[in-house]
Amino acid sequence: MVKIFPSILSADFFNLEKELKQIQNDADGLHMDVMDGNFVPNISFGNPIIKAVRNHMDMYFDTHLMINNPDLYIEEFSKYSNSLTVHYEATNHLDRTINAIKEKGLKAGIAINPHTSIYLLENILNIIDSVLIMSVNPGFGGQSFIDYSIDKIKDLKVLIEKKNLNVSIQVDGGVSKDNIKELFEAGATEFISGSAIFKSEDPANEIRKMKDRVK
Ligand SMILES: O=C(CO)[C@@H](O)[C@H](O)COP(=O)(O)O
Ligand SMILES: [Co+2]
Repeated sequence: MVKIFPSILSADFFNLEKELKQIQNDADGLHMDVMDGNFVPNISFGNPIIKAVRNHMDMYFDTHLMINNPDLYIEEFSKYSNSLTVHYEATNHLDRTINAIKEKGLKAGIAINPHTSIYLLENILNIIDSVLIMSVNPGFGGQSFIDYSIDKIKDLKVLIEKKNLNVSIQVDGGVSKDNIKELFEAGATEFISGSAIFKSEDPANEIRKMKDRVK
């Protein structure tokens, strides 16, 4: 089943309530981009925003931690999210990080930067719930999709099937109705999209159009 997770990074923060209420019936969850100005060259928002949204929106929350040393913050971020996605490149002890997320009862996802090989995840695929293929260099919304990400999705799907695992393939960055079909055919089933949804005239309809393309 295909899922669409709008990234709130591209929403109008002054009108966040209106922005999120208009997509809540069509989106399958919300994607929260947390950036620390260290792992990535940008600072976004932290747990107070996620908490505030959580108090008013009954949706699935996937928090994408673009922060160094995520282990230090798992306890805090686990309070208001359903899944935490940490970067392979941001921690030296990924197995420990994954276990810490799962001990909190959350789903655990690993994100990899465009240059990072999917094969580096080979030994931990059986203990995670999802792999997030970054199809832009993390740090900003509204960037162009990096084409070689499609081959990474295909290779990852082969690897997951070879191991007979139930790991979702997510893709994040430059995703829109124009490329979703190709990404789906490559093997992704969970799509994170920010600017294509929130910068459109009718965000809910944009999500429906994306889903129509992969029916
Ligand atoms: O994690 C990130 C960027 O670092 C993403 O989640 C973006 O927020 C997606 O935005 P678009 O590329 O769809 O505009
Ligand atoms: Co993201």
